Amino acid sequence: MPFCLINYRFFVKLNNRTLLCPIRHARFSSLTVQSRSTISSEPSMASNPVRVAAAQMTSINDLAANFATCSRLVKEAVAEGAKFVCFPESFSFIADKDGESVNIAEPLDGPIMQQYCSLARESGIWLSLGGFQERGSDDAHLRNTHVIIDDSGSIRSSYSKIHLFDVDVPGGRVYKESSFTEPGKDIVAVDSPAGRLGLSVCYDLRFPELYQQLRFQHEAQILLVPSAFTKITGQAHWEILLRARAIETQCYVIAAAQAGKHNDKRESYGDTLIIDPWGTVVGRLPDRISTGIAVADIDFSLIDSVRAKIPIAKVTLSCSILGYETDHKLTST
Ligand SMILES: O=C(O)CNC(=O)[C@H](CS)NC(=O)CCC(=O)C(=O)O
Repeated sequence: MPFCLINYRFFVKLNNRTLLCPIRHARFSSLTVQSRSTISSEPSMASNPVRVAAAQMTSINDLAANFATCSRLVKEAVAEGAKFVCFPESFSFIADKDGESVNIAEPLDGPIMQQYCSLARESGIWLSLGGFQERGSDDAHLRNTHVIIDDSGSIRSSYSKIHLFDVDVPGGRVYKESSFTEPGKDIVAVDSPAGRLGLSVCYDLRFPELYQQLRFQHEAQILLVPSAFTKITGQAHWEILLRARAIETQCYVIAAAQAGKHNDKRESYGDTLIIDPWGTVVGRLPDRISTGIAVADIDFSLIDSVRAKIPIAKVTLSCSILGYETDHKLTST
């Protein structure tokens, strides 16, 4: 007798969410579960469009050179009228040799991140810094941390990559990110002038449950996916996965990408994308342009209209009433 097993792992009852939610908000709870009303200066409910930029770059194992590139791209974004600029995973450093990343890892209040805080303050712009090598709990480990800095240079929020890239890429290298990286434990969303941001990093993109939580429990309007995708997997999956996340969550998706050859062993797939909640690509920097920015306007009325016209949030609620938070077996004879 054939049967189909459907596992709705992350659908939780909305009136009972914290009990059933598998990943809690412990570490950054004061930042992540803050309600909008407690941040008085946030214009995230504003109806006027807000311009955002996403940067593409080829980071190398030189902190100063990468900072110079980021500074230049921030200037370009400011000149375009952007209020928020997003950088890819490993913006500040991409190692040449094993162990280099752990050696340069620093705490979030260390000198590297301070430089980027000053850049945000001096430029008067919010920054998403995806995939910073944050010092871990011992000398052998780091955290792959996505940091949000506001236009006064203060760190507003941070999220450490939950899903680590332990993958044998078909026709490519074997990666074992968990050998030097501690996984994050918390799902993080935070308000910004560009709307409510849901944070993630790179390989997280392949785990749609995270984005379902960001949308339906954390009320994200924009999903950030800073990345350093491999050339092989990026060509096959990058745009499709990103557009799927935008459509199924009805959020904007901003995906800043590393591009090009970082060293003899490592090449990333570029194609930085900004995608609207309908799934349309509204900003793109193709793979062949290794360094630059893509720009788009966040239209809050489009988020509202897509959500009103295709009311999937209501369906999620009725699924939860129907008990889809547990495994279901559909049997046929
Ligand atoms: O190690 C660093 O310096 C920065 N980290 C990365 O580049 C990470 C882990 S190795 N890469 C990915 O997650 C690629 C995911 C990907 O390509 C896919 O999901 O297909």
